[in-house]
Amino acid sequence: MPENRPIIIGVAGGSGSGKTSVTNTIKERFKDQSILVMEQDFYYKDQSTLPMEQRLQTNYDHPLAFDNDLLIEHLKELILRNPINKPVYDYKMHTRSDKVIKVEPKDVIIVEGILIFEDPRLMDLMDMKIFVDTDADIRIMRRLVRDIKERGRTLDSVIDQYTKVVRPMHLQFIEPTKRYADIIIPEGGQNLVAIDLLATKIDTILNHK
Ligand SMILES: Nc1ncnc2c1ncn2[C@@H]1O[C@H](COP(=O)(O)OP(=O)(O)O)[C@@H](O)[C@H]1O
Ligand SMILES: Nc1ccn([C@@H]2O[C@H](COP(=O)(O)O)[C@@H](O)[C@H]2O)c(=O)n1
Repeated sequence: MPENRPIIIGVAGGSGSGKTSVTNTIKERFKDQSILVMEQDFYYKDQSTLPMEQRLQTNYDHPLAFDNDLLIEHLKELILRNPINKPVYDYKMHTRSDKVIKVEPKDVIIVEGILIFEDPRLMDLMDMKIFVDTDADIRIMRRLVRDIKERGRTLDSVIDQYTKVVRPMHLQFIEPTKRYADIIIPEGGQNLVAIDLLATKIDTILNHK
């Protein structure tokens, strides 16, 4: 590994827990300069060859929905300070878009996603593991609003998916990974004390490189 290896921070937690909000708040504090965010969602398996009816049947909360091999390959390139072509995910089409974004390595890489602590190969790459822990009632309310506004869903479809898939998969696969976290942040984005502590830690790491 190179001496100036980037620091990798994992931010896990259930859907709607506030992972993206925590990550974005931290990123803004550092004015984007030294932090690169790698969203596990962008590494859902490519489904462009499947018809839409089939894409709608996919279980997006199961570990097998993700192409972690590609995510790991990209993280290893970033660790070597090489640029990567990051996929772009389209939640409305339920697949990767045909675009990729070329991203340059940065000193701090935040890997964010529901199931990043489920794969030991991913965890092995992380220097710090954070779990955003938010009650289920709050998570579903946030997800309802977000999915209808931003992900092209209906009220009925969000409730149906949550009841049949998101909730059982959360209990089976996501909640148990909380035990791997170094830090558990209750309530996510509004927890300014936790965000301040994390930002201070990152600042210390960056200034001692
Ligand atoms: N503390 C909060 N208070 C109110 N809304 C929030 C809070 N944290 C997140 N949200 C909103 O809830 C939704 C889900 O949050 P997000 O950060 O995307 O969660 P995740 O990435 O864990 O799915 C978003 O629309 C976000 O703006
Ligand atoms: N085509 C897709 C892909 C993913 N989802 C849901 O997204 C959730 C993970 O994203 P968060 O930002 O909420 O952490 C996950 O629970 C999937 O159910 C989807 O609905 N459709």
